[in-house]
Amino acid sequence: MQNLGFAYHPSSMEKLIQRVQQADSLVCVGLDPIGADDQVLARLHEVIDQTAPYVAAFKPNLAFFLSRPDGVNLLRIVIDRVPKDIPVILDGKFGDIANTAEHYARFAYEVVGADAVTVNPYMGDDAIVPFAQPGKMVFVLAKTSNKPTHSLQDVALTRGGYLSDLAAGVAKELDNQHHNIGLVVGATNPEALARVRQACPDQWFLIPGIGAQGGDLASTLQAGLRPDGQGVLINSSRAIWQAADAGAAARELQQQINSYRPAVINA
Ligand SMILES: O=c1ccn([C@@H]2O[C@H](COP(=O)(O)O)[C@@H](O)[C@H]2O)c(=O)[nH]1
Repeated sequence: MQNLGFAYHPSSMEKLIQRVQQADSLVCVGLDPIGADDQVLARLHEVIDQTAPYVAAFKPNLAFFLSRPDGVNLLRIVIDRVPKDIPVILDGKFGDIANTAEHYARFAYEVVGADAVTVNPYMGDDAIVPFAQPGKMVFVLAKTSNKPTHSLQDVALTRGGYLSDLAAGVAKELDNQHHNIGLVVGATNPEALARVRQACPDQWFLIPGIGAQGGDLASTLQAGLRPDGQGVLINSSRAIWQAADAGAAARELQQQINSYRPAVINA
């Protein structure tokens, strides 16, 4: 390891890359717990334990925890259950002025123990930088999977492209400086995904929107995979949570994704 003269922090990016290779997986299991408060912890443990062998990462969505009594404690317990070699991405879609963002970052990394977060770039790069700490990773919302009637992300720029391309540009610029910035790009618009991939050829994309939201896995991988067959985390939340056998559902998704990887690499 290169001695850079300061404390070295293995980054969450390295943890992610190691995990992707070790598990041969690009699956991100979303933890969006629904159901009765007194049963939800048991189901969360079951989903984590059953799916862990097949996943590259877990993604608890903060809203599903905050909406429960003692939700922060529940989130802490759940993150603690995840094997230590599997990165946890806290999907909080944070994004406030820098000194407030520092508190969100402390919450995500110190209070509940996440490795990575999702951040909304609308307020600018100073809302993102507090999360880009050594050893951590940030996924910046670029082109999200929802299809709103009035989409700011789809506003066309006079210089060409869309506002979502600007968000991707911010994420790329920040990654040049911090080396731990990925992007959130939805699976529901493969054309936009391909465009963002072209603009950001090297970065990791967290991709929600397959399954319940209708995104197509094949075209998502075609558009988003890097030539090395990596660079994407395909998220599935409801489809795994609701499966009778969560482990089998995660394994099937892993196999489906992997079946496309060589084809895309050799294309
Ligand atoms: O663009 C985005 C960003 C985040 N999400 C989140 O991902 C999961 C998707 O859940 P599914 O049940 O697999 O549809 C959920 O937590 C969303 O808040 C997203 O869907 N799109």
